[in-house]
Amino acid sequence: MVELELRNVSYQYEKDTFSVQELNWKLHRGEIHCWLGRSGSGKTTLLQLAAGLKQPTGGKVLHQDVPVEEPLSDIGFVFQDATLLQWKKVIDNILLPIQLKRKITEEDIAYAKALLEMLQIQHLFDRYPSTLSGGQKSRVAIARALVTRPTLLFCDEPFAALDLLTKEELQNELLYLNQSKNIAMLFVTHDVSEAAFLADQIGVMEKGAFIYRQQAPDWSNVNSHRRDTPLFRDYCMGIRQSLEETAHA
Ligand SMILES: Nc1ncnc2c1ncn2[C@@H]1O[C@H](COP(=O)(O)OP(=O)(O)OP(=O)(O)O)[C@@H](O)[C@H]1O
Repeated sequence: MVELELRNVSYQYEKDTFSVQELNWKLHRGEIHCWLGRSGSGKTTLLQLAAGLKQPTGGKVLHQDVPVEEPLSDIGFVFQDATLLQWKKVIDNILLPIQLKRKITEEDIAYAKALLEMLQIQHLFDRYPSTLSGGQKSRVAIARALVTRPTLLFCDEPFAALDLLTKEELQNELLYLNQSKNIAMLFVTHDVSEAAFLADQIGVMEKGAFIYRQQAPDWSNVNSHRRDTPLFRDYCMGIRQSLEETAHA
């Protein structure tokens, strides 16, 4: 099933030379797709178009075959800045997207706690954000994005500010969540190895267009230690070369 489709999508900022021209992309249920590109190549603009936060000037975006005409509400978002409410405890931050829509049930609380457990921060449920590390805040932001059980998650450089090991742990956890809950993810990053590790498909952008698309290799035999394999290093090298060939936007 196609979760999200960009069909001949075009976009132009007013009085700006930057534009997206008749771009096509298909994300299937449960897949992770990563978009890379130099700063200013158009990744965030495209993510905003995909989420219905901007309306294309040409073509259309379809979510589960339905044209997107306003911001999608049944999806999750994770940004680089966790944007947690400082005066609310972790558990209340996680439950916020539900609280904004309706009364919270016992089942919601149990699910939020299950997510905390999957992200290995169950012991932090009654702490305040100011007492958390950057990695812990990112975990809370992921749990908050997933608490409404979306089938689609948008991530805009969510781990950019984290140290390498924390980043890799979170990538492992995101992959586990993707596989166990069959959630499709559109993930924007500057990090080649992050994209190579997570993505089923990669797109490299330059000036609002995809100049390189690559399907991931078959990781089924090397899944648990994929980062240590020559296949992974070669794959990263190919992506990096395609990025090096792009011009500064
Ligand atoms: N509100 C706006 N008005 C006019 N131009 C904009 C606006 N927002 C972004 N742009 C321009 O659109 C282009 C693409 O920006 P965008 O933020 O999508 O790139 P990006 O690849 O996400 O960059 P980064 O990696 O730095 O976040 C840039 O040239 C930028 O200057």
